[in-house]
Amino acid sequence: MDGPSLPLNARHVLTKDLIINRINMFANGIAILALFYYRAATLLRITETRETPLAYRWRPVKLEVYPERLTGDEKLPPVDVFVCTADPSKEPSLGVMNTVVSAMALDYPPDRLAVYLHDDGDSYVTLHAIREAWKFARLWVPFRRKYELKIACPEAYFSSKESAHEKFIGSSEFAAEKEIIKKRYAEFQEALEKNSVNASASVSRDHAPSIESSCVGTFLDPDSLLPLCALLFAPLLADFLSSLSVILTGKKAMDGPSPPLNARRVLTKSLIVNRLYMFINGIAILALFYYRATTLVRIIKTRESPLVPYLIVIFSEIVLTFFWVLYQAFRWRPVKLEAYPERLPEDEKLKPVDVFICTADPSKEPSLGVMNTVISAMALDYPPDKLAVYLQDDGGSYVTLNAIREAWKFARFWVPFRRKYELKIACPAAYLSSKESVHEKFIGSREFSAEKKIIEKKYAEFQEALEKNSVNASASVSRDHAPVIEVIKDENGDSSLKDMPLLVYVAREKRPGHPHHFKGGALNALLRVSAVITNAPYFLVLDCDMYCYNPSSARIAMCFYLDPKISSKIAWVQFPQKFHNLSEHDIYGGSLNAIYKSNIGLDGLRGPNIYGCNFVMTREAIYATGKIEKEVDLNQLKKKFGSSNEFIKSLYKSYKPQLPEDRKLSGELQKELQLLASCTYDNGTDWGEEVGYRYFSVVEDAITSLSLHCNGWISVYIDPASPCFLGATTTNLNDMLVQQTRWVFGLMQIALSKFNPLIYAPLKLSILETMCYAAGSLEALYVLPVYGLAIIPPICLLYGIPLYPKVSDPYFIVLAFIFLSSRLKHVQETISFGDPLINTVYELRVWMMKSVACYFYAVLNGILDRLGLREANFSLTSKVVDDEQETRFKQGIYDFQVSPMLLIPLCSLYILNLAAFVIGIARLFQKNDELLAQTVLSFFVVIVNYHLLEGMFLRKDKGRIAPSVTLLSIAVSAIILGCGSLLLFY
Ligand SMILES: O=c1ccn([C@@H]2O[C@H](COP(=O)(O)OP(=O)(O)O[C@H]3O[C@H](CO)[C@@H](O)[C@H](O)[C@H]3O)[C@@H](O)[C@H]2O)c(=O)[nH]1
Ligand SMILES: [Mn+2]
Repeated sequence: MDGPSLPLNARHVLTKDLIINRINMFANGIAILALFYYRAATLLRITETRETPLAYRWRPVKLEVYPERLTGDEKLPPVDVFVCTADPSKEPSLGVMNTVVSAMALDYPPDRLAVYLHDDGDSYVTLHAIREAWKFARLWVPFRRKYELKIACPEAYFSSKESAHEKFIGSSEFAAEKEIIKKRYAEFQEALEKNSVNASASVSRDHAPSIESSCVGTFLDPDSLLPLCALLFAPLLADFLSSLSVILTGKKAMDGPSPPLNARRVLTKSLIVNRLYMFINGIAILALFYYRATTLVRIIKTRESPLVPYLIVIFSEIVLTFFWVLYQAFRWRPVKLEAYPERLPEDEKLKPVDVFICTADPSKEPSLGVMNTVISAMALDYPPDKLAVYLQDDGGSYVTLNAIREAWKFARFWVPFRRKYELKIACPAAYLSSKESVHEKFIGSREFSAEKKIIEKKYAEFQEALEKNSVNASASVSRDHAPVIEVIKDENGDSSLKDMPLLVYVAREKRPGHPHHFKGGALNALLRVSAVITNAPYFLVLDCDMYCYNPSSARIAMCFYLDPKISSKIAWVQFPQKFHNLSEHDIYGGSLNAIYKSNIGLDGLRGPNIYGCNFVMTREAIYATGKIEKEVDLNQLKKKFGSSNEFIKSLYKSYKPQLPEDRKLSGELQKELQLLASCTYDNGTDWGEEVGYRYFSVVEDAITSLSLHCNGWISVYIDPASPCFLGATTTNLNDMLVQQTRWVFGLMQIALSKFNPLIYAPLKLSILETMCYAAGSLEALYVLPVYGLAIIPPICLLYGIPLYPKVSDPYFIVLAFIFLSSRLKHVQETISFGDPLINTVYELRVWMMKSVACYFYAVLNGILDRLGLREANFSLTSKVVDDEQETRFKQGIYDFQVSPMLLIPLCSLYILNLAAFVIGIARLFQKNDELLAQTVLSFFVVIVNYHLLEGMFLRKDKGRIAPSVTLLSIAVSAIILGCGSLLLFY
């Protein structure tokens, strides 16, 4: 045999050299260190003892001053302080303003001290900051003086240890005041931070001089104890004085840089995460389809497993991928908008706003809630002569009419009270059940508490009156009546109406057999009626269960409509629907957060859809004409807008509505209003098609926004920190499923018509916008893959037929990756939205329940509707609270008192997967790794929908799933299994 052959080379370590080298290194290294130690020590000594040049040492002198010996402030000459700044992005406002405020706080007679800030950046950021600084200085300067603080600069003072004059140490008054100032300082700091977004863009190198004295009012006030504080460009006194004289006469000095009313921020971090995710997940999905294609070819050739189940799974995956691709459009360009209502011009420059509120049935929509919505809208922070509130009562009910009269009486107290004390909550019910919420300056005011007592009493009386009035509410609803239009006002009519917004009750005509087009019809009637009464260019739409909370909504909307860059393009400014009755467990997805997460992407495109209510729209957009300036053929206009002359006149730019000061509707006007609110007015006109709310679908909001966006309008989504509107969301499963079925059915109506976004939109909208609309309107088609994957894989699992790659196959990793990365993306989005993590589970559940129950019926009804076999209806969402259901909701326990029609599909699919999972586990032990993916899939269904298991088998309370439903579901799942098994033969 071949023995071990001798090596062809060898390698010796030269040990002697090695030892010598290393010793040398070590010793020499230490010597070098010692040398550097010597150098450092010497250097230190030299610098310490360095000789200074002789000249400096010639005549050493030290000065001292004795300011306490100065006599009489009157004898002090004035001092001007000049502060220079150049660029708020390099010189942060907080520091600059501390300099300004500290100079104002100098211990010097305020009438002899003036502080000038010269801003070489001419930036509105600095301008705005100095205004904030002025506000803060009004507190700081007297405070520093009163307590003889030894630090003039607020920042330095707050970060130092106590520094009040000894005599105040331990004073409780001092401590209290200090607390307030500290809080104000924090607010000031926050305001500057917010204000400094985009600081670098605000710097201008090309601008006219601008001078503003921040204290004009106080400057004139002889009692003023504050120094003058001015921001100026031209440091010449003459210039300053001349501009000041302009300010004193009440005009603006010169056109300075006006700060923007809104800002738009691209969320770069999310954008990067989203696109990376799209890219990587996209590749993984392609890989999966490659696997599917090759496997399919093999199965067709070898017939090693049944073909039909395999085809169904592939089809489901294709549909899921189709939706996945569509949804990426929402993620493409996340943008967030902000508004700065505090920068709006004076009230005289604001345009009027009409508020439209719809209600339909006082037995399902209790008067107290509806009237709170009405009153809250009247209490908006908007000039009352530019605000009008219209309530449209589709029930034509005297209960509602009486209630609104009572509401007026209460609003007479509430509206001025809210305004006087600058309450931050517009809705009386919300305010009275909240903790104090009054502007700080009134905290502790006796007058305020006394007035509040009166309001509380008046509210209790109001509530009682409504209760009495609501007996027989359901009988009061009429579906056959003439139109009623009434301006609500004081009975004796002799007091001034100036400080109250206009309030109008409208009940459009209703006749059996006439299509009324639900809420869309109601809003169109309101558009027409209001056009000849107030004709505000903007209107705010509210549902009757959605009250105004933060009173600044109309102002916030104006931040966009008064922005000359975009105002002419915007059709609506949309606020989110937020809810006052959410529980910490959002088990029914009632917060709608799942929708709002995607809205962040819509602002990067053409803007959000209409969400039914809480938006401020322009008449110009919904009428689909601009304001008409020239003479237009009258017949043409009548064809489009109907026969009312007065309404046609309202379309002209020059039109001034003629409501007299006493708000009395003349006989003539009343006649015109009756015509406009009649149920035949729409006939043969463009109302409901090109004009006004579109009637085509029960989700009037979706079809109208599609149409307006396709007409070239854009929209804006704004979500201020303090919610503008709060409503009641569905708090039980039945209401949620019924509501969702209506929504998705409405979307299905759109998808099955010429308005299908994939056909209707491509030439009018960009690809991404089309994709968003398509994702919305086709949503019900999720039913296909959900049923496909909830039925086929578990059945195959029961029979031991693999449908997915086995664990050792590299494609298993691809599959696992797609599954995990999409779940992780969901988690990431939930976290960055600020929702609790558990919501990812709740949202998944809601999505699965919706897909199985609502989408199924929505598709079915959509097809029947298309074939003309079923009439669309609008099942009103109930706003009456059932206490027991409410308690369960608050505790996060599902309420399964749901129509069996909706429950049975859910339970049957659940049972099927449960059985498959149990068998799957057994098979995993005895067989191989081919079935792991299917077992995990069924496990996923079982674990995500654990609440169904509980409802069917573990719970005993009234909200559980009825045993009969469980039994029926078992039977149905057996049938599904039986039928499904037949597929295995093909
Ligand atoms: O024939 C009708 C039906 C409804 N409404 C009013 O429409 C509003 C919305 O009805 P609601 O029962 O509360 O339905 P929701 O499902 O809660 O409403 C959501 O979905 C609707 C579209 O289906 C949108 O219009 C809503 O703004 C949106 O909140 C309420 O003020 C109703 O009074 C009418 O005026 N006339
Ligand atoms: Mn509602």
